[in-house]
Amino acid sequence: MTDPRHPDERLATASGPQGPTAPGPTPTPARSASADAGAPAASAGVGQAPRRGLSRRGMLGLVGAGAVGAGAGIGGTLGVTRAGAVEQARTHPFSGTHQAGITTPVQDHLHFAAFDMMARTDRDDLISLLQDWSYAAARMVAGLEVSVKGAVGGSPQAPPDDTGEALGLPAAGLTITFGFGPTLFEADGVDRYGIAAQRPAGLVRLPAFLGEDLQPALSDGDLCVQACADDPQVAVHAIRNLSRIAFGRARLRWSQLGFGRTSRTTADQQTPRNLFGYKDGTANILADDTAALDAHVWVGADDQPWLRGGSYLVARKIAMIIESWDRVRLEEQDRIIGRTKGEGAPLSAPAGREGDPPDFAALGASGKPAIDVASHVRLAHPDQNGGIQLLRRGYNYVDGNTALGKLDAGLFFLSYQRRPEDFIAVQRSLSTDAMNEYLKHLGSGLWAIPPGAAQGSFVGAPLFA
Ligand SMILES: C=CC1=C(C)c2cc3[nH]c(cc4nc(cc5[nH]c(cc1n2)c(C)c5CCC(=O)O)C(CCC(=O)O)=C4C)c(C)c3C=C
Ligand SMILES: [Fe+2]
Repeated sequence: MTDPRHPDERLATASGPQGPTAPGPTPTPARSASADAGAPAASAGVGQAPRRGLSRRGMLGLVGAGAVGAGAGIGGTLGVTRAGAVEQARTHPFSGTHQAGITTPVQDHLHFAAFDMMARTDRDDLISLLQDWSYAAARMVAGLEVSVKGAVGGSPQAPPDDTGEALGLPAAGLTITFGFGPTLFEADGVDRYGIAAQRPAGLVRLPAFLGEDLQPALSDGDLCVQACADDPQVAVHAIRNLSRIAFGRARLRWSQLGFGRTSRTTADQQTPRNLFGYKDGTANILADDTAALDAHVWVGADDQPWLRGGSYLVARKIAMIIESWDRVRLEEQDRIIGRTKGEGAPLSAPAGREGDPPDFAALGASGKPAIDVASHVRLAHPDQNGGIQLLRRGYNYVDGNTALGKLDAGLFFLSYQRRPEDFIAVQRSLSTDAMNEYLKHLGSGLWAIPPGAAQGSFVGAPLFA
């Protein structure tokens, strides 16, 4: 059954050590009057009809928190910090037409997590989880704790609602993006949440690709959460607290930390470099290219109505054999990528600039194509793939080292596209990529990314309408 209590009350019990049946803490005043002083009154939602599945009190709490982000806006400079002081901090609102974290200027750090729903959970459990996650996410992206009582404002006799490691830190551009995997809609032929009929036709496990060595422990998941921030502690705090809130309803399946974004979504962001040392994100779709976003990223009228304005997210954990790569001659590295290492210029004009368009017909001194037929850039380019473009948002990762004394490193590839088939087509085109000798795909997942939550509602609500 849907829990009618305010998310703050549900949080306090669901995340406690005794689980959902534990008694709630004694009501206490808000964590800090000054910390929440920046939140507009809940009257921001007056006039909006409560949506099915979201309690009136829950809606009011969500509106209050969500409106904080909306007030500051993208690129806003006024962030309300957990310490209660007003500081310079970038905030991105949780609610909106699209979820934040897709076209948002790519932040420096990632904590990505996949969750599985727990056995014996039902539709109401899923709805209440999405409500509680939305409530907490709307607060966290605004630089607030997960609940009003937070880390230190609750009963001393109960575990704190918020884990506390982000106290005093600004929002750091935090975005939290939620997704629904194929198994959420139907697993082993069981429609546990009554949503099987709403599963988009393309939302199925990705097919097998050449040269992958996928590990179930690094793949798939009923739900995914992408937390990106300019402070790693803020991103980790978000996943940790959402995981805690999910107690009794969903369990962490796998997670991945990422650093050093390998992409850009705005022209004024410098193109970063991946662990092969090359500029990555040069030819990415940018946030102001609305025509390309509509054509390639946002789900349109040809898909499930509840997903319109959303997208599909592909995650691939790709190990990079960097010790072997580091022994390759520079000229050969350039040939494999199809661009120069220094400037990032296409090899059709190696003395040119990063932004120069690649000319795949140009011939080199030897009479062969200047951009090799097996180069990554040629095989991934829209010209080779029927015009397909992906919005890439990946991160570097280093997970320590292997038993052989090599860095366990690679690229946590993330791409958003309006059709899963688009990723599949590009990945198939990369089957002859010269770079494959230095890569191993270890993890994989596909999730439908619902549109942004409406003010006063929760992420994915139209799926349950
Ligand atoms: C299936 C999609 C892709 C995977 C997987 C992928 C892995 C991967 N890429 C690099 C490094 C670079 N990729 C670059 C460009 C590029 N890559 C893809 C797709 C996938 N990459 C696309 C669609 C493009 C753009 C092609 C174009 O339009 O020109 C580049 C060049 C710079 C840039 O444009 O970003 C680099 C470098 C690695 C290291 C990697 C796996 C570990
Ligand atoms: Fe690439």
